[in-house]
Amino acid sequence: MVPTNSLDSRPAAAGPFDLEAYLKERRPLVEAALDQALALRYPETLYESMRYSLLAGGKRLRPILCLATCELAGGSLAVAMPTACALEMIHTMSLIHDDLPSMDNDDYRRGRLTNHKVYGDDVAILAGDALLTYAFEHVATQTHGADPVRVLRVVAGLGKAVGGEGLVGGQVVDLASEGNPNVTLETLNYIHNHKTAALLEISVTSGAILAGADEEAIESLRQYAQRIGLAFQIVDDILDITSTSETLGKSVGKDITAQKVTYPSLWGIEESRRQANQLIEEAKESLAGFGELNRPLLAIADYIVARTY
Ligand code: DMA
Ligand SMILES: C=C(C)CCOP(=O)(O)OP(=O)(O)O
Repeated sequence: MVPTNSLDSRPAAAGPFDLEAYLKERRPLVEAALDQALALRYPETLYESMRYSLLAGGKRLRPILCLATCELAGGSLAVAMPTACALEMIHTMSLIHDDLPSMDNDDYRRGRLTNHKVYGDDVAILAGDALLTYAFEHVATQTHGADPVRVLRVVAGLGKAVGGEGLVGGQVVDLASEGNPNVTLETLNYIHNHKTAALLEISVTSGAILAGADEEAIESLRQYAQRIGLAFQIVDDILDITSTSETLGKSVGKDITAQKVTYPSLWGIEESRRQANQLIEEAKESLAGFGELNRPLLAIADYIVARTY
């Protein structure tokens, strides 16, 4: 399997891949594009609130994955950047809404007060709405140099990943399962595949779609994304038990307080870690057909289980 516009004629890279240097280069690119994409304007309170959460830091994993797969398939960073920004806008919306008193009721996120603590519930809800809708506008109006059919496919994929068949569906089942000790592994998998893995899946596939990757390559990336997506949430649940609020920048111990069934509550921490590691190995196997170009994605997969925040 060879990605369209293959760059396989490049010399093979030597030595281990330096993910730290790669993230250090990519994060500021994303930060600058986000800052530029969302200028402060009237009504200032709304835009301040949107920018407060959007520019609050975070790992920027979703945009970085999108940029990586665009490059993997022979596309430029510029083609994928509007979609990369849109992914972060959508993710930020989900965090703002997830933290609301009627949802998880959290006071801290990304090391600072949550959006509603600063701007009030009303503005926080509206800032989430505006980030979500602007994300689609941004992709549709700012993506240049890609076949419009591909852009349309990305827009449709984003909609599916966020709506009732994706993130929102997962959040609803998650909230409904709070306090229910009989939640099954099947339901838990549904929750995590929808609330977390669906957005990671379109983060990974969208860059490749924009670059014109063939269907076989897109399918391999989809499998990679589903596996890292589930592993990501297992690790999130472990960190909620083992880490500190200073390190995570958000409150910890929430799952136990909310009496949520999680992978660690079902399997214990060690077994959950083992399952996450196994998913990561399987995710990496999905990339076998890409040759040396898969190095950033392999390193990001390892980072997902090794991360401390
Ligand atoms: C957050 O899930 C998921 C979305 C879609 C915002 P969570 O409540 O387990 O995560 P966190 O620990 O970051 O609140
Ligand atoms: C989907 C989940 C578990 C919410 C947190 O996502 P991240 O851990 O990617 O949050 P940031 O780094 O973007 O703040």
